[in-house]
Amino acid sequence: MCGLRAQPLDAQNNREGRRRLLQELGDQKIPFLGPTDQGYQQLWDSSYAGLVLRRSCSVPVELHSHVQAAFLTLRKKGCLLRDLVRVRDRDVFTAVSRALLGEPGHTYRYLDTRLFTKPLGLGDNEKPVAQLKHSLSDYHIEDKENQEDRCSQPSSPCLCTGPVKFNVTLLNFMDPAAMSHIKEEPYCGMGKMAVGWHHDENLVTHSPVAVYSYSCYMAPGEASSDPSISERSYWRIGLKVAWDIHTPGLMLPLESGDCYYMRDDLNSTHQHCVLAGDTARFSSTHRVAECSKGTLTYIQSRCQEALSNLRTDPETGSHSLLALLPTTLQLCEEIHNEVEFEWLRQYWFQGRRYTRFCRWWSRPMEQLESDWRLLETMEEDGRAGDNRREMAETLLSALTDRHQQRQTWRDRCHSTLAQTLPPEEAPVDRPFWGVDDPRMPLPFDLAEIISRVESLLWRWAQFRSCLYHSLKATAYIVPHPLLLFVSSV
Ligand SMILES: O=C(O)CCC(=O)C(=O)O
Ligand SMILES: [Fe+2]
Repeated sequence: MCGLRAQPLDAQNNREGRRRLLQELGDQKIPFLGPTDQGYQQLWDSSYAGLVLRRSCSVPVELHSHVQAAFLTLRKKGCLLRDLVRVRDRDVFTAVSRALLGEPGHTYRYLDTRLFTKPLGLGDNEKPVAQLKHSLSDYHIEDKENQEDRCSQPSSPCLCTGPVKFNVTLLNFMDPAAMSHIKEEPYCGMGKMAVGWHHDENLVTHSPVAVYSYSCYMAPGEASSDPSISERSYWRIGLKVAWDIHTPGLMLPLESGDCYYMRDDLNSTHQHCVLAGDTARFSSTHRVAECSKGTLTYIQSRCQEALSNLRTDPETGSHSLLALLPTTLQLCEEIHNEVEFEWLRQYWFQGRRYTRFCRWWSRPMEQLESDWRLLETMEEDGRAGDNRREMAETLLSALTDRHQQRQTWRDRCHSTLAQTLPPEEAPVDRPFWGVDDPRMPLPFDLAEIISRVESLLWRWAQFRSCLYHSLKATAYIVPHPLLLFVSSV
């Protein structure tokens, strides 16, 4: 099969690339094969080898019932909500409702949205999901013979690598009957899409994703015995090779209780989508999130790093930087922006929904906000020091970035879509403060400060060049202290 070469993951939003592919495709569709088509297994083996199916009958019956009951309870308690995510600079609601469970203090970032975990294994509803995660971690790749025996028990865990350490579980739910509109799958004509074509983001490179699928109102395996049910009434997974319109896509129907894995580099070389069946459906997707910048411990230690440069005057209580180096200032500014935009605003944008079913994050968020407030107060004296021009430049770039990001979050919080949410779920533009707030030395709106720093830098540049020319004109040859000062500005 002659395909265009797979592009790196970050090309997935490459508009130009997409446009060109669509143009090449014209009115045609990319072909795809399902289980009843000839050549299905060969296609799977040759182009989708990282996809592994584990039938529902290989999962213990009690586990099915506990997990399924837990899903229903989580939904009844209102834990599953549609995310207001960002796709190509626009806000959209996900069609599926979601909840993130996982290691305490972990987060998962997708489509510019940071989800915060509800700790797994603490509450009664999370325990079965933890058991499921455990069961899915111990898997091995069935050989050919086993694959033909559809209900073979999985044997011992893969000894070469040991069990997988999934750290987050993203639960999905959708009831097609409750949706007013469901998009059609555009490239292959596979049917209605619950989740559009994508690569899973924010994963450890080549780590597997394990998915458990539960179609409601069908006992595990039940649907298969009814021949009148057409393939399209099943929930299905669509897969295709990324940036390739020649290799046929693959369509995998799932019975309730089935699990599938995306292994090796399947997620990065291929895209997948979820095609809606007739029933409501839950899926529980277990992942190894790349968390080097995504845990509470990480961001807390970043704040400590910045705050260790802060000196508090014991008499006045005012704050200043200990080391007046441009690199120190830059570090503090970066951390300031990181905690504000990657944590506080991400958290509050999702409204008060977290507190409804999980108080775990309330305290840490208060603490992060008070660290952030200290960083706000640090700015006052940040402009003193020897290397003022460099300091001003560093400050200018951090402030400009902060200003733009604050505007974006403001707009997102006040968008028409955001207004449709009930008060408890509606985005909160936090932190926010008025111009006359005595605790906040810097204003929320940084436009004026930015223009002041800009004009300062401009005047320095003018001054320096004037002085240089006038000094040259008066034929100063030996370095003059003033000249030294100016060149350091
Ligand atoms: O529901 C599924 O089977 C997969 C969902 C999915 O692709 C996702 O959540 O990223
Ligand atoms: Fe996915």
